[in-house]
Amino acid sequence: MESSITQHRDSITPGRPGSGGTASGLELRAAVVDVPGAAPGPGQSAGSEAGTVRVLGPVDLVASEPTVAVIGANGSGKSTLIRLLNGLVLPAAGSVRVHGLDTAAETTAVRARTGFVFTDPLVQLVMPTAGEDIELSLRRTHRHRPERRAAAERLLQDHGLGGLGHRSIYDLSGGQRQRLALASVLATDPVLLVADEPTTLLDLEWTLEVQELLLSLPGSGRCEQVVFTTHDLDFAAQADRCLVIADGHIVHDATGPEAVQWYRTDVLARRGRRGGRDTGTGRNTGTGQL
Ligand SMILES: Nc1ncnc2c1ncn2[C@@H]1O[C@H](COP(=O)(O)OP(=O)(O)OP(=O)(O)O)[C@@H](O)[C@H]1O
Repeated sequence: MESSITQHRDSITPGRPGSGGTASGLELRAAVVDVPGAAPGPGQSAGSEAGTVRVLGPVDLVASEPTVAVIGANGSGKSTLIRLLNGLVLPAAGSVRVHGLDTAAETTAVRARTGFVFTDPLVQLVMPTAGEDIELSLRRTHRHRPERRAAAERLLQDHGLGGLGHRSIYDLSGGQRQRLALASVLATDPVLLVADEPTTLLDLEWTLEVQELLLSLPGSGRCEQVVFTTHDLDFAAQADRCLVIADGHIVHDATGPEAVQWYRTDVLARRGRRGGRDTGTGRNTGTGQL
């Protein structure tokens, strides 16, 4: 019998299955997300049922690009949108299909193909030590323990965690934990990788390393598609496609460089209308986070 820990890992990370979901890419049709709430906040509307608030949608989107970035203000709906992609959040109306599978009707199969990296690594690291956590992800592909141990050690090395296999996940630094979380999800060999702000805790060198890895995964055949949210506009600009979210809607949809330019211009224009103190000084108009 599988432990509850194993079941938890299965609910958020995949083992690549042999069947189902032949179509590629994402397909959202009039998808909306409603959450419990008495009164809509600024920019929100009432949900379809009494006592609910609409935090996303309707969203219509078909995306088969290898890398898709999602950007926008705090609370705009980025995490909610990507949580639709592995059935962590189900649409209150409309539909979400991931690589041919309906997230509501075929949730287990969707999760079996979709690796989800959370912003907070402790949400998904379920084993006591770094090595055990990776080994848990490898158990389907590496049946024998010695072989699984060796593969886990190689993965730890690849992610700059060599020699830390025996360390408690609570004794790792924030950045080390974030790298471990990504390594553990990649170890499950996902078809679709979804990452929610995957570099927020990383230093510059590891930020660049992880960004390069994520952007290159589809090209190297390690997964078919990578979808990520980020506040790092340099990162978003490198994606094949970039969605700008505001108040629960996709307000701009273009290539990475075009969408990032649009977003910068939009934010600066709104700050200008509000009399933002940096507008026009040349500060906060260039690269990086905004
Ligand atoms: N389960 C929930 N219950 C109540 N409100 C929710 C729930 N989930 C999301 N929200 C609200 O929906 C809105 C969008 O949240 P979401 O986490 O998607 O934003 P985000 O764009 O990822 O923000 P950030 O950049 O700050 O991470 C927020 O106002 C949030 O408070």
